Amino acid sequence: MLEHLTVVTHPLVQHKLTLMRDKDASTNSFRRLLREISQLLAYEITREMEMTTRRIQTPLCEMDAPVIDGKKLALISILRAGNGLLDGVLELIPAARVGFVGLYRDEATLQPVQYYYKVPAGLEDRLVIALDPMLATGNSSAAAVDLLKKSGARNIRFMCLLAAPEGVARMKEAHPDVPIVTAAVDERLNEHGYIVPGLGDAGDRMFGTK
Ligand SMILES: O=P(O)(O)OC[C@H]1O[C@H](OP(=O)(O)OP(=O)(O)O)[C@H](O)[C@@H]1O
Ligand SMILES: O=c1cc[nH]c(=O)[nH]1
Ligand SMILES: [Mg+2]
Repeated sequence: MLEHLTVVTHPLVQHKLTLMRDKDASTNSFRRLLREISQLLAYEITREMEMTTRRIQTPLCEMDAPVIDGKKLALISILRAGNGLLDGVLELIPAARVGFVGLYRDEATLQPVQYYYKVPAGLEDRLVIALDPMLATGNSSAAAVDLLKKSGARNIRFMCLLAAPEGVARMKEAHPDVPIVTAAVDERLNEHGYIVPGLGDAGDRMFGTK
């Protein structure tokens, strides 16, 4: 069983995260690093994925070999920044189903505003992994998980790159059944709700919008 919070302390993840935090990292390298880290986090978050076997023929003999059924996985990107995690995970598990929750955070109230929602059918029978690089106040992720539960999802995990203690606590209170996998938990939020030391606005850095 995954704990409520898993921090992936592997040196490869930590090194790449440091490169991303640097304010001088280019848009191109920010995006590439996020994609690389997403695959390392995916390794951790899918650790207990269900497996079956398939009868195959090796050059020497027949065997029942373990396989996963990618179709049983639903990857849900919380727009926009979630797409930075989606690409890498989808590359690892190309058969996964994909959904999108469009949310942006109102800068004054720090409350999420929903503008899009489209998820695969049959969420109740899938492992659902919600993706968003930033867990700050936790308002966006808690709202996204609310929506996924309303759509029937029962087995949900949340993958992020960086979390604030406040966001982890908010998720634990709102959704204690949703394990979080992250590369780091930073010190705190600042007065604008940004993670400190953090890496700034993930969406803007990824898409070059600021
Ligand atoms: O935990 P919270 O306090 O809710 O903050 C985290 C949210 O803020 C960012 O999205 P943003 O609103 O900047 O939208 P974007 O992905 O379009 O940039 C981030 O990607 C999360 O969705
Ligand atoms: O630090 C933060 C907080 C919310 N969203 C971001 O992109 N960065
Ligand atoms: Mg943003």
